[in-house]
Amino acid sequence: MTAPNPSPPADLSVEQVQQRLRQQLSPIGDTEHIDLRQARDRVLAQDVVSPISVPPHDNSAMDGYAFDGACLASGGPVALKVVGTALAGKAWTQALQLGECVKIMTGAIMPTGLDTVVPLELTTSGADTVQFDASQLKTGANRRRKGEDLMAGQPALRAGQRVTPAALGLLASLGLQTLTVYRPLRVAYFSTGDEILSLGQAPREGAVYDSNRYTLTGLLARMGVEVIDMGVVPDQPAAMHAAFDTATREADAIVTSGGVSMGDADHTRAIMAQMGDVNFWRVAMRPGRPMAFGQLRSAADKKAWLFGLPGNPVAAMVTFLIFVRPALQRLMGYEAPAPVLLQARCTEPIRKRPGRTEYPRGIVERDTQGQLSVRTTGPQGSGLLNSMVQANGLMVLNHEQGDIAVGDRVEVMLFDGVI
Ligand SMILES: Nc1nc2c(c(=O)[nH]1)N[C@H]1C(S)=C(S)[C@@H](COP(=O)(O)OP(=O)(O)OC[C@H]3O[C@@H](n4cnc5c(N)ncnc54)[C@H](O)[C@@H]3O)O[C@H]1N2
Ligand code: MOO
Repeated sequence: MTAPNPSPPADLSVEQVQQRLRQQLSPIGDTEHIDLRQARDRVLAQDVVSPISVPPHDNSAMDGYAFDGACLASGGPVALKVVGTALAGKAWTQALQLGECVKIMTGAIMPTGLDTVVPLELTTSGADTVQFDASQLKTGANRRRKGEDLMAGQPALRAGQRVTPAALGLLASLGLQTLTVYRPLRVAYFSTGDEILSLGQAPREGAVYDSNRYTLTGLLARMGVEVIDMGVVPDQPAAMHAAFDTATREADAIVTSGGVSMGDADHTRAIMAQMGDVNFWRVAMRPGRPMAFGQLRSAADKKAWLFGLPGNPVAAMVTFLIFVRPALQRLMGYEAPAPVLLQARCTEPIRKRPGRTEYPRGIVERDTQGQLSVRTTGPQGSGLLNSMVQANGLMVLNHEQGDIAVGDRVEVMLFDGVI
């Protein structure tokens, strides 16, 4: 008697998986009020409305002389009497007569009634006069307006934005010392597999060192999440159960590698399924076909999202980038902009089967004509980490795409500091 081996469920497309993740996940919601100095890379949990106008006054954009732009009407030579100096932080407050001007420094408040600044280098000076040619200027030149950057009461930043260095500067310019952000996301990671060696262990036949621990915790740390690194957990039901229970109690999300395909030693699948509501997906993509996603429940009824990534090192990284990173960003409350894909000319033929999305690792360069070109990093097996190390981006060969010929345009997603 023979019986057919179990057939796996149909493959989902990359877009279907992305859509399911978006539907199921929402921000963790817990917030905290923190000092601006601790806020870099955190995610704003509230809109920020500008309490003041920036700049707070009309001020000079140049070192020079401030005067009433009406003097430019002649269009020819202008001579003005210099009656005083306005410094940044020390305004000139006295009234001026027709034909008078004030020497002014960059950032100094524009004296009342004056609207134009002639830069020092366009002038010649007498004892207490200054001359310049009116044709070189227009009324209002070199004056920065009050509220030009932000008016009091205007929205400055939105909830869901990340506090970048530019945003930190903007918040500081508004005089804000504290802000409300989402608390850091806690993500537990462990590798599974009896053949996985930790660093420091002696090599043995059939065993490989745990590289996924380093690639995945590295990617997680770069996202600004709090990583709970749980190392390697062997393929033994009791150990797996204990590890998942600890991770579920301590973390908002769990990322694992290995044990999600159909192998005999894949206890991970059974334990994942036992401990919660977990789906095993086969995704129409290469690398990275098998993946688990769902929610686990600890003995104490605490819940955590689970992302079970394939063990093959490149598959683990690519599935992280395509699915897990955006999913965690969503949990963090971060409304991340969609990645900007570049178009580049492929300099080599690539075999591509329609019906799945493929992500060859690419080297993107500007050629001698200034055009972007891309080539693969060589052999593309999903165990070849070297293909990731050499690359500066992933080609994105979409679901329907067939073979690529030399010169065809392909889309590329640059790593851009993510990896
Ligand atoms: N009958 C089928 N077999 C396989 C399928 C399938 O659809 N049907 N899918 C293949 C694909 S694609 C992948 S990817 C792998 C994923 O399998 P698992 O997630 O169960 O991973 P393992 O079997 O545990 O390991 C696969 C491979 O990766 C190495 N590995 C695992 N963990 C690490 C680590 N932490 N650091 C470095 N290397 C690691 C492991 O030694 C194996 O070589 O399944 C295919 N099979
Ligand atoms: O996910 Mo697997 O590594 O594509 O071969």
